[in-house]
Amino acid sequence: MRQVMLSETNSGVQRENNSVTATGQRRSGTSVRLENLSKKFGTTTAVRQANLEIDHGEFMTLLGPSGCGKTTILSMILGILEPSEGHIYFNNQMIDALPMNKRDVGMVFQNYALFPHMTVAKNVGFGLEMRKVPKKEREKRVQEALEMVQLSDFADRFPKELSGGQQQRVALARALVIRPKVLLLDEPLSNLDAKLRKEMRIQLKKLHSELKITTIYVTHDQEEALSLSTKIAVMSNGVIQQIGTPQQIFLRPKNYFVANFIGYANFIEGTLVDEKGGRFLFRSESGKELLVQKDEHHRIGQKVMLTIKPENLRIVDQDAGESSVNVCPGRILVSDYVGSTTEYQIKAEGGDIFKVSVLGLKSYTPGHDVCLYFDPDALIIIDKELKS
Ligand SMILES: Nc1ncnc2c1ncn2[C@@H]1O[C@H](COP(=O)(O)OP(=O)(O)OP(=O)(O)O)[C@@H](O)[C@H]1O
Repeated sequence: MRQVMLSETNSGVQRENNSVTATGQRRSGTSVRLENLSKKFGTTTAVRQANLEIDHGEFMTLLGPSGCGKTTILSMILGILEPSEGHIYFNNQMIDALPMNKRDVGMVFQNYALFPHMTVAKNVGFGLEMRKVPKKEREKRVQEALEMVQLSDFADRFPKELSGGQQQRVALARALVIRPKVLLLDEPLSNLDAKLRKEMRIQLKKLHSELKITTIYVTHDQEEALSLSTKIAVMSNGVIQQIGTPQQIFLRPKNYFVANFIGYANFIEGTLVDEKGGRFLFRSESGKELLVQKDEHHRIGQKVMLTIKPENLRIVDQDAGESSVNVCPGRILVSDYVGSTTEYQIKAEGGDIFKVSVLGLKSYTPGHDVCLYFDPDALIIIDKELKS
Protein backbone atom coordinates (compact mmCIF):
# COMPACT_ATOMS: atom_id res chain seq x y z
CA MET A 1 0.00 0.00 0.00
CA ARG A 2 1.27 3.39 -0.93
CA GLN A 3 -0.18 6.85 -0.54
CA VAL A 4 -0.16 9.02 -3.62
CA MET A 5 -2.09 12.02 -4.83
CA LEU A 6 -4.84 11.40 -7.31
CA SER A 7 -3.97 11.44 -10.94
CA GLU A 8 -4.78 14.13 -13.43
CA THR A 9 -7.19 14.22 -16.32
CA ASN A 10 -6.92 15.22 -19.98
CA SER A 11 -5.20 12.16 -21.24
CA GLY A 12 -3.39 12.18 -24.53
CA VAL A 13 -4.81 8.71 -25.13
CA GLN A 14 -7.66 8.39 -27.56
CA ARG A 15 -11.10 8.01 -25.91
CA GLU A 16 -13.49 5.33 -26.98
CA ASN A 17 -17.00 4.20 -26.17
CA ASN A 18 -17.60 7.10 -23.85
CA SER A 19 -21.08 8.40 -23.29
CA VAL A 20 -22.47 10.65 -20.58
CA THR A 21 -24.89 9.61 -17.83
CA ALA A 22 -27.78 11.71 -16.57
CA THR A 23 -25.53 13.14 -13.88
CA GLY A 24 -22.86 14.11 -16.37
CA GLN A 25 -20.50 11.26 -15.43
CA ARG A 26 -18.85 9.77 -18.44
CA ARG A 27 -19.64 6.12 -19.05
CA SER A 28 -16.09 5.19 -19.64
CA GLY A 29 -15.19 2.40 -21.95
CA THR A 30 -11.47 1.92 -21.73
CA SER A 31 -9.82 -1.44 -22.09
CA VAL A 32 -6.55 -2.11 -20.28
CA ARG A 33 -4.00 -4.67 -21.37
CA LEU A 34 -0.85 -5.77 -19.56
CA GLU A 35 1.68 -7.50 -21.76
CA ASN A 36 4.52 -9.46 -20.17
CA LEU A 37 4.65 -6.88 -17.40
CA SER A 38 7.43 -7.38 -14.85
CA LYS A 39 8.79 -5.32 -11.98
CA LYS A 40 12.02 -5.95 -10.15
CA PHE A 41 13.17 -4.18 -7.00
CA GLY A 42 16.87 -5.11 -6.80
CA THR A 43 16.86 -8.88 -6.53
CA THR A 44 13.14 -9.09 -5.67
CA THR A 45 10.81 -9.78 -8.58
CA ALA A 46 7.53 -8.23 -7.39
CA VAL A 47 5.66 -8.95 -10.64
CA ARG A 48 6.69 -11.58 -13.18
CA GLN A 49 5.49 -11.50 -16.79
CA ALA A 50 1.90 -10.52 -16.07
CA ASN A 51 -0.47 -10.81 -19.02
CA LEU A 52 -3.95 -9.50 -18.39
CA GLU A 53 -6.78 -8.17 -20.56
CA ILE A 54 -9.38 -6.00 -18.90
CA ASP A 55 -12.33 -5.19 -21.13
CA HIS A 56 -14.31 -1.97 -21.36
CA GLY A 57 -16.34 -1.55 -18.18
CA GLU A 58 -14.98 -4.70 -16.56
CA PHE A 59 -14.54 -5.02 -12.78
CA MET A 60 -11.28 -6.95 -12.53
CA THR A 61 -9.98 -8.00 -9.13
CA LEU A 62 -6.38 -8.87 -8.37
CA LEU A 63 -6.73 -11.39 -5.57
CA GLY A 64 -3.84 -12.77 -3.57
CA PRO A 65 -2.01 -12.79 -0.24
CA SER A 66 0.06 -9.93 1.11
CA GLY A 67 3.22 -9.27 -0.89
CA CYS A 68 2.14 -11.10 -4.06
CA GLY A 69 2.52 -7.98 -6.25
CA LYS A 70 -1.03 -6.59 -6.48
CA THR A 71 -0.19 -3.00 -5.50
CA THR A 72 2.88 -3.05 -7.72
CA ILE A 73 0.65 -3.78 -10.73
CA LEU A 74 -1.71 -0.91 -9.79
CA SER A 75 1.26 1.44 -9.33
CA MET A 76 2.53 0.63 -12.83
CA ILE A 77 -0.93 1.27 -14.32
CA LEU A 78 -1.22 4.52 -12.36
CA GLY A 79 2.22 5.54 -13.62
CA ILE A 80 4.07 5.99 -10.34
CA LEU A 81 6.25 2.94 -11.01
CA GLU A 82 8.03 2.15 -14.23
CA PRO A 83 7.86 -1.48 -15.40
CA SER A 84 11.19 -3.34 -15.63
CA GLU A 85 9.83 -5.17 -18.68
CA GLY A 86 6.63 -5.34 -20.70
CA HIS A 87 3.99 -2.87 -21.74
CA ILE A 88 0.65 -1.38 -20.70
CA TYR A 89 -2.05 -0.50 -23.23
CA PHE A 90 -5.21 1.59 -22.86
CA ASN A 91 -7.61 0.97 -25.76
CA ASN A 92 -4.80 -0.84 -27.59
CA GLN A 93 -2.48 2.15 -27.40
CA MET A 94 0.74 1.71 -25.52
CA ILE A 95 0.90 4.18 -22.62
CA ASP A 96 4.41 3.32 -21.35
CA ALA A 97 5.70 6.80 -22.09
CA LEU A 98 2.58 8.62 -20.93
CA PRO A 99 3.18 10.48 -17.63
CA MET A 100 0.89 9.83 -14.68
CA ASN A 101 -0.96 13.13 -15.08
CA LYS A 102 -1.96 12.21 -18.63
CA ARG A 103 -3.27 8.72 -17.93
CA ASP A 104 -6.71 9.75 -16.69
CA VAL A 105 -6.68 7.17 -13.91
CA GLY A 106 -8.44 7.59 -10.54
CA MET A 107 -7.16 5.79 -7.48
CA VAL A 108 -8.57 5.06 -4.03
CA PHE A 109 -6.27 3.84 -1.30
CA GLN A 110 -6.78 1.72 1.77
CA ASN A 111 -6.11 4.68 4.09
CA TYR A 112 -8.16 7.20 2.05
CA ALA A 113 -5.60 10.00 2.68
CA LEU A 114 -8.10 12.86 2.94
CA PHE A 115 -6.82 16.35 3.75
CA PRO A 116 -7.88 16.86 7.39
CA HIS A 117 -8.04 20.68 7.18
CA MET A 118 -10.33 20.71 4.14
CA THR A 119 -14.09 20.19 4.05
CA VAL A 120 -15.54 17.25 2.18
CA ALA A 121 -16.37 19.48 -0.81
CA LYS A 122 -12.84 20.94 -0.84
CA ASN A 123 -11.30 17.47 -0.62
CA VAL A 124 -13.38 16.24 -3.54
CA GLY A 125 -12.78 19.38 -5.61
CA PHE A 126 -9.05 19.56 -4.97
CA GLY A 127 -8.06 17.60 -8.06
CA LEU A 128 -10.24 19.82 -10.24
CA GLU A 129 -8.76 22.95 -8.67
CA MET A 130 -5.27 21.66 -9.49
CA ARG A 131 -6.39 21.20 -13.07
CA LYS A 132 -7.72 24.74 -13.14
CA VAL A 133 -11.29 23.69 -13.83
CA PRO A 134 -13.44 26.89 -13.52
CA LYS A 135 -15.21 27.37 -10.18
CA LYS A 136 -18.76 26.92 -11.47
CA GLU A 137 -17.97 23.70 -13.33
CA ARG A 138 -15.99 22.51 -10.32
CA GLU A 139 -18.90 23.03 -7.93
CA LYS A 140 -21.26 21.20 -10.26
CA ARG A 141 -18.95 18.22 -10.58
CA VAL A 142 -18.24 18.05 -6.85
CA GLN A 143 -21.97 18.02 -6.20
CA GLU A 144 -22.47 15.23 -8.75
CA ALA A 145 -19.64 13.16 -7.30
CA LEU A 146 -21.04 13.56 -3.78
CA GLU A 147 -24.47 12.53 -5.03
CA MET A 148 -22.97 9.38 -6.52
CA VAL A 149 -21.65 8.32 -3.12
CA GLN A 150 -24.73 9.63 -1.31
CA LEU A 151 -22.91 12.30 0.66
CA SER A 152 -24.56 15.46 -0.66
CA ASP A 153 -25.53 16.54 2.85
CA PHE A 154 -21.99 16.24 4.15
CA ALA A 155 -20.24 18.71 1.83
CA ASP A 156 -19.35 21.18 4.62
CA ARG A 157 -18.10 18.68 7.17
CA PHE A 158 -14.46 17.96 7.91
CA PRO A 159 -13.07 14.42 7.61
CA LYS A 160 -12.81 13.99 11.40
CA GLU A 161 -16.58 14.57 11.59
CA LEU A 162 -17.25 11.53 9.40
CA SER A 163 -17.32 7.80 10.04
CA GLY A 164 -14.70 5.55 8.41
CA GLY A 165 -17.19 4.45 5.77
CA GLN A 166 -18.16 8.04 4.97
CA GLN A 167 -14.49 9.03 4.69
CA GLN A 168 -13.93 6.18 2.29
CA ARG A 169 -16.89 7.37 0.20
CA VAL A 170 -15.33 10.85 0.08
CA ALA A 171 -12.14 9.23 -1.23
CA LEU A 172 -14.23 7.47 -3.86
CA ALA A 173 -15.96 10.73 -4.84
CA ARG A 174 -12.55 12.37 -5.10
CA ALA A 175 -11.44 9.70 -7.56
CA LEU A 176 -14.71 9.81 -9.53
CA VAL A 177 -14.86 13.61 -9.82
CA ILE A 178 -12.05 13.62 -12.38
CA ARG A 179 -14.17 11.27 -14.53
CA PRO A 180 -11.43 8.70 -14.81
CA LYS A 181 -11.15 6.29 -17.70
CA VAL A 182 -9.85 3.67 -15.33
CA LEU A 183 -10.52 3.39 -11.60
CA LEU A 184 -7.95 1.67 -9.38
CA LEU A 185 -9.07 0.59 -5.92
CA ASP A 186 -6.35 -0.69 -3.57
CA GLU A 187 -7.99 -2.57 -0.67
CA PRO A 188 -10.41 0.33 -0.23
CA LEU A 189 -12.56 -1.45 2.35
CA SER A 190 -9.91 -2.99 4.56
CA ASN A 191 -10.01 -0.24 7.22
CA LEU A 192 -13.74 -0.63 7.76
CA ASP A 193 -15.53 -2.92 10.18
CA ALA A 194 -17.34 -6.00 8.85
CA LYS A 195 -20.79 -4.35 8.63
CA LEU A 196 -19.52 -1.23 6.85
CA ARG A 197 -17.44 -3.32 4.48
CA LYS A 198 -20.57 -5.11 3.35
CA GLU A 199 -22.49 -1.85 2.94
CA MET A 200 -19.67 -0.24 0.98
CA ARG A 201 -19.37 -3.36 -1.14
CA ILE A 202 -23.00 -3.06 -2.17
CA GLN A 203 -22.52 0.65 -2.93
CA LEU A 204 -19.44 -0.06 -5.01
CA LYS A 205 -21.33 -2.69 -6.94
CA LYS A 206 -24.23 -0.32 -7.63
CA LEU A 207 -21.89 2.45 -8.65
CA HIS A 208 -20.03 0.21 -11.04
CA SER A 209 -23.19 -1.04 -12.69
CA GLU A 210 -24.34 2.58 -13.13
CA LEU A 211 -21.06 4.12 -14.32
CA LYS A 212 -19.39 1.11 -15.95
CA ILE A 213 -15.93 2.55 -15.40
CA THR A 214 -13.22 0.00 -16.09
CA THR A 215 -12.18 -0.88 -12.55
CA ILE A 216 -9.19 -2.74 -11.15
CA TYR A 217 -9.65 -3.75 -7.56
CA VAL A 218 -7.05 -5.18 -5.22
CA THR A 219 -7.91 -7.38 -2.27
CA HIS A 220 -6.85 -10.47 -0.36
CA ASP A 221 -10.48 -11.13 0.63
CA GLN A 222 -11.99 -13.86 -1.55
CA GLU A 223 -15.58 -13.06 -0.56
CA GLU A 224 -15.11 -9.45 -1.66
CA ALA A 225 -13.56 -10.58 -4.93
CA LEU A 226 -16.30 -13.09 -5.69
CA SER A 227 -19.07 -10.63 -4.89
CA LEU A 228 -17.77 -7.58 -6.78
CA SER A 229 -15.88 -8.77 -9.81
CA THR A 230 -16.74 -9.62 -13.36
CA LYS A 231 -13.27 -11.24 -13.58
CA ILE A 232 -10.65 -12.26 -11.06
CA ALA A 233 -6.90 -12.73 -11.47
CA VAL A 234 -5.47 -14.82 -8.63
CA MET A 235 -1.83 -14.03 -7.86
CA SER A 236 0.93 -15.64 -5.85
CA ASN A 237 4.55 -14.53 -5.62
CA GLY A 238 4.31 -11.99 -8.42
CA VAL A 239 2.74 -14.48 -10.83
CA ILE A 240 -0.84 -14.55 -12.10
CA GLN A 241 -1.97 -18.11 -11.41
CA GLN A 242 -5.45 -18.04 -12.91
CA ILE A 243 -7.79 -15.58 -14.62
CA GLY A 244 -11.52 -16.20 -14.86
CA THR A 245 -15.02 -15.21 -13.88
CA PRO A 246 -15.82 -15.60 -10.18
CA GLN A 247 -17.65 -18.81 -11.04
CA GLN A 248 -14.73 -20.24 -13.00
CA ILE A 249 -12.31 -19.46 -10.20
CA PHE A 250 -14.62 -20.77 -7.51
CA LEU A 251 -15.82 -23.92 -9.25
CA ARG A 252 -12.77 -24.74 -11.38
CA PRO A 253 -9.58 -23.74 -9.58
CA LYS A 254 -6.61 -24.74 -11.70
CA ASN A 255 -3.92 -25.50 -9.20
CA TYR A 256 -3.20 -26.13 -5.55
CA PHE A 257 -2.52 -22.48 -4.74
CA VAL A 258 -5.79 -21.16 -6.18
CA ALA A 259 -7.88 -23.98 -4.69
CA ASN A 260 -6.34 -23.57 -1.26
CA PHE A 261 -6.64 -19.78 -1.35
CA ILE A 262 -10.36 -19.86 -2.09
CA GLY A 263 -11.21 -22.43 0.54
CA TYR A 264 -10.86 -25.93 -0.88
CA ALA A 265 -9.58 -27.78 2.15
CA ASN A 266 -9.18 -31.42 1.05
CA PHE A 267 -6.36 -32.49 -1.25
CA ILE A 268 -5.38 -35.99 -2.40
CA GLU A 269 -2.23 -36.67 -4.43
CA GLY A 270 -2.15 -39.45 -6.99
CA THR A 271 -2.33 -40.43 -10.64
CA LEU A 272 -5.02 -40.64 -13.29
CA VAL A 273 -4.68 -44.34 -14.12
CA ASP A 274 -7.58 -45.17 -16.42
CA GLU A 275 -10.93 -44.18 -17.86
CA LYS A 276 -14.20 -45.80 -16.77
CA GLY A 277 -17.77 -44.99 -17.80
CA GLY A 278 -16.82 -41.57 -19.15
CA ARG A 279 -14.86 -40.67 -16.02
CA PHE A 280 -11.21 -40.77 -15.04
CA LEU A 281 -10.09 -43.40 -12.56
CA PHE A 282 -7.74 -41.83 -10.02
CA ARG A 283 -5.45 -43.80 -7.72
CA SER A 284 -4.17 -42.00 -4.63
CA GLU A 285 -0.67 -42.53 -3.26
CA SER A 286 -2.20 -44.65 -0.48
CA GLY A 287 -3.93 -46.83 -3.10
CA LYS A 288 -7.48 -45.47 -2.83
CA GLU A 289 -9.32 -45.47 -6.16
CA LEU A 290 -11.84 -42.75 -7.01
CA LEU A 291 -13.84 -41.93 -10.10
CA VAL A 292 -13.71 -38.29 -11.05
CA GLN A 293 -15.34 -36.18 -13.75
CA LYS A 294 -13.16 -35.76 -16.83
CA ASP A 295 -11.85 -32.43 -17.97
CA GLU A 296 -10.07 -31.44 -21.14
CA HIS A 297 -6.88 -30.29 -19.38
CA HIS A 298 -5.76 -33.66 -18.00
CA ARG A 299 -4.88 -37.07 -19.42
CA ILE A 300 -4.34 -40.64 -18.28
CA GLY A 301 -0.91 -41.21 -16.76
CA GLN A 302 -0.68 -37.70 -15.32
CA LYS A 303 0.22 -37.10 -11.67
CA VAL A 304 -2.35 -34.71 -10.26
CA MET A 305 -4.19 -33.66 -7.14
CA LEU A 306 -7.88 -34.03 -6.43
CA THR A 307 -9.65 -31.47 -4.34
CA ILE A 308 -13.12 -31.27 -2.85
CA LYS A 309 -14.78 -28.66 -0.64
CA PRO A 310 -15.73 -29.62 2.92
CA GLU A 311 -19.39 -28.90 2.12
CA ASN A 312 -19.33 -31.25 -0.89
CA LEU A 313 -17.81 -34.24 0.90
CA ARG A 314 -20.59 -36.34 2.38
CA ILE A 315 -20.81 -38.56 5.42
CA VAL A 316 -22.80 -41.72 4.80
CA ASP A 317 -23.63 -44.59 7.14
CA GLN A 318 -21.14 -47.42 7.12
CA ASP A 319 -23.68 -50.05 6.01
CA ALA A 320 -25.08 -47.90 3.26
CA GLY A 321 -21.84 -47.34 1.50
CA GLU A 322 -19.23 -50.00 2.14
CA SER A 323 -19.29 -51.57 -1.28
CA SER A 324 -20.16 -48.47 -3.25
CA VAL A 325 -17.96 -46.59 -5.66
CA ASN A 326 -16.16 -43.53 -4.25
CA VAL A 327 -16.92 -44.50 -0.67
CA CYS A 328 -14.21 -44.79 1.93
CA PRO A 329 -14.49 -45.86 5.58
CA GLY A 330 -13.27 -43.46 8.22
CA ARG A 331 -13.51 -42.43 11.86
CA ILE A 332 -14.63 -39.11 13.30
CA LEU A 333 -11.67 -37.35 14.97
CA VAL A 334 -13.21 -33.96 15.72
CA SER A 335 -16.75 -32.62 15.54
CA ASP A 336 -17.25 -28.91 16.00
CA TYR A 337 -20.64 -27.20 15.94
CA VAL A 338 -20.06 -23.63 14.73
CA GLY A 339 -23.53 -22.13 14.34
CA SER A 340 -25.32 -23.19 11.21
CA THR A 341 -22.90 -26.02 10.39
CA THR A 342 -20.94 -28.78 12.08
CA GLU A 343 -17.33 -29.14 10.99
CA TYR A 344 -15.87 -32.65 11.14
CA GLN A 345 -12.36 -33.97 10.80
CA ILE A 346 -12.40 -37.57 9.66
CA LYS A 347 -9.48 -39.97 9.39
CA ALA A 348 -10.04 -42.11 6.32
CA GLU A 349 -8.72 -45.61 5.71
CA GLY A 350 -5.15 -45.11 4.50
CA GLY A 351 -4.50 -42.29 6.97
CA ASP A 352 -5.62 -39.15 5.11
CA ILE A 353 -7.59 -36.65 7.18
CA PHE A 354 -10.57 -34.93 5.53
CA LYS A 355 -12.63 -31.90 6.50
CA VAL A 356 -16.37 -32.17 6.11
CA SER A 357 -18.93 -29.45 6.72
CA VAL A 358 -22.53 -30.47 7.34
CA LEU A 359 -25.52 -28.18 7.80
CA GLY A 360 -27.11 -28.33 11.24
CA LEU A 361 -26.32 -29.80 14.63
CA LYS A 362 -23.75 -32.54 15.03
CA SER A 363 -24.91 -36.11 14.52
CA TYR A 364 -21.58 -37.88 15.14
CA THR A 365 -19.14 -37.71 18.01
CA PRO A 366 -15.39 -38.45 17.97
CA GLY A 367 -14.66 -42.17 17.67
CA HIS A 368 -17.78 -42.85 15.58
CA ASP A 369 -17.16 -45.00 12.46
CA VAL A 370 -18.62 -43.56 9.27
CA CYS A 371 -18.05 -43.62 5.53
CA LEU A 372 -17.07 -40.72 3.30
CA TYR A 373 -18.68 -40.33 -0.09
CA PHE A 374 -16.64 -38.50 -2.75
CA ASP A 375 -19.16 -37.36 -5.36
CA PRO A 376 -17.32 -37.71 -8.72
CA ASP A 377 -18.91 -34.47 -9.94
CA ALA A 378 -17.69 -32.52 -6.92
CA LEU A 379 -14.11 -33.79 -7.16
CA ILE A 380 -11.91 -31.44 -9.14
CA ILE A 381 -8.62 -32.32 -10.77
CA ILE A 382 -5.97 -29.68 -10.15
CA ASP A 383 -2.29 -29.32 -10.96
CA LYS A 384 0.17 -29.87 -8.16
CA GLU A 385 2.59 -27.31 -9.52
CA LEU A 386 2.10 -23.55 -9.44
CA LYS A 387 2.87 -21.34 -12.41
CA SER A 388 6.20 -19.69 -11.76
N1 LIG B 1 9.63 0.03 -3.33
C1 LIG B 1 9.92 -1.25 -3.10
N2 LIG B 1 11.20 -1.64 -2.90
C2 LIG B 1 11.50 -2.94 -2.69
N3 LIG B 1 10.59 -3.94 -2.67
C3 LIG B 1 9.30 -3.61 -2.85
C4 LIG B 1 8.90 -2.26 -3.07
N4 LIG B 1 7.56 -2.24 -3.24
C5 LIG B 1 7.16 -3.53 -3.10
N5 LIG B 1 8.21 -4.34 -2.89
C6 LIG B 1 8.15 -5.81 -2.72
O1 LIG B 1 7.47 -6.33 -3.83
C7 LIG B 1 6.61 -7.39 -3.45
C8 LIG B 1 5.17 -7.08 -3.87
O2 LIG B 1 4.70 -5.98 -3.11
P1 LIG B 1 3.22 -5.39 -3.29
O3 LIG B 1 3.09 -4.19 -2.41
O4 LIG B 1 2.95 -5.21 -4.72
O5 LIG B 1 2.34 -6.60 -2.74
P2 LIG B 1 0.79 -6.65 -2.42
O6 LIG B 1 0.29 -7.92 -2.99
O7 LIG B 1 0.12 -5.39 -2.87
O8 LIG B 1 0.79 -6.73 -0.85
P3 LIG B 1 -0.23 -6.08 0.24
O9 LIG B 1 -1.54 -6.83 0.07
O10 LIG B 1 0.43 -6.38 1.55
O11 LIG B 1 -0.35 -4.61 -0.05
C9 LIG B 1 6.79 -7.55 -1.96
O12 LIG B 1 7.74 -8.58 -1.74
C10 LIG B 1 7.33 -6.22 -1.52
O13 LIG B 1 8.12 -6.35 -0.37
